[in-house]
Amino acid sequence: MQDFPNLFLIGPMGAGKSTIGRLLAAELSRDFVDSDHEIQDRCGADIPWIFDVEGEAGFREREQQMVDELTQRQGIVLATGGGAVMREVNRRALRDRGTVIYLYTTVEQQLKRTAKDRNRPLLRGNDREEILRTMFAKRDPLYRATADLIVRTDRRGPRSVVNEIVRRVGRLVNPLQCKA
Ligand SMILES: Nc1ncnc2c1ncn2[C@@H]1O[C@H](COP(=O)(O)OP(=O)(O)OP(=O)(O)O)[C@@H](O)[C@H]1O
Ligand SMILES: O=C(O)C1=C[C@@H](O)[C@@H](O)[C@H](O)C1
Ligand SMILES: [Mg+2]
Repeated sequence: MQDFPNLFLIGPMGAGKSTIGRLLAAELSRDFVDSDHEIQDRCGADIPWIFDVEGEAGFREREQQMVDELTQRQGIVLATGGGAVMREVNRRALRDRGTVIYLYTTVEQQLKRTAKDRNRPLLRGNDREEILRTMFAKRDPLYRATADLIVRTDRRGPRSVVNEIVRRVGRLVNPLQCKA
């Protein structure tokens, strides 16, 4: 797995970017970085608090700086925030600096996977399903346009997703699967 490029995970809230990113990095003996966690660590504040103090606009500025910085590292697995693809500059940085993997899931799965977690300020409204559907309609085309690979994460566990990613990225890097 020496030739693996940077792997950048994109996709909506609850797709499994953080969960799968950590497992994938361990599998490939790579460093794992999570943009949301990095922003929280540097601010000493959780994401809802950052949204409360600086608004979504403030968070997006921090996210843009973080994407620019982290995508310049080498040999990492990066979990991005669900909204990172909304800025063209982020999409370009991701595309230019690594292999981008869209972790696709359904709104039904997102609803289940985000039900108990209060760390997602954009899901504070009453109708979480409507919010997620509206986001999906806007963002799914952007995830698709940015990604080199699309991998489904609904109806299967994280380990199976990781195995598929390793196999498919291996083929991208070395299409004939020849030994070095
Ligand atoms: N393939 C999967 N099958 C079942 N549950 C999963 C799967 N992937 C992730 N989960 C669960 O879904 C929840 C959300 O996953 P995770 O935090 O990794 O999503 P995320 O894409 O990083 O979301 P966000 O954009 O909000 O950071 C977690 O509780 C995780 O254990
Ligand atoms: O989908 C989004 O816009 C977000 C997803 C999370 O990863 C965080 O980046 C934040 O809660 C915003
Ligand atoms: Mg995450």
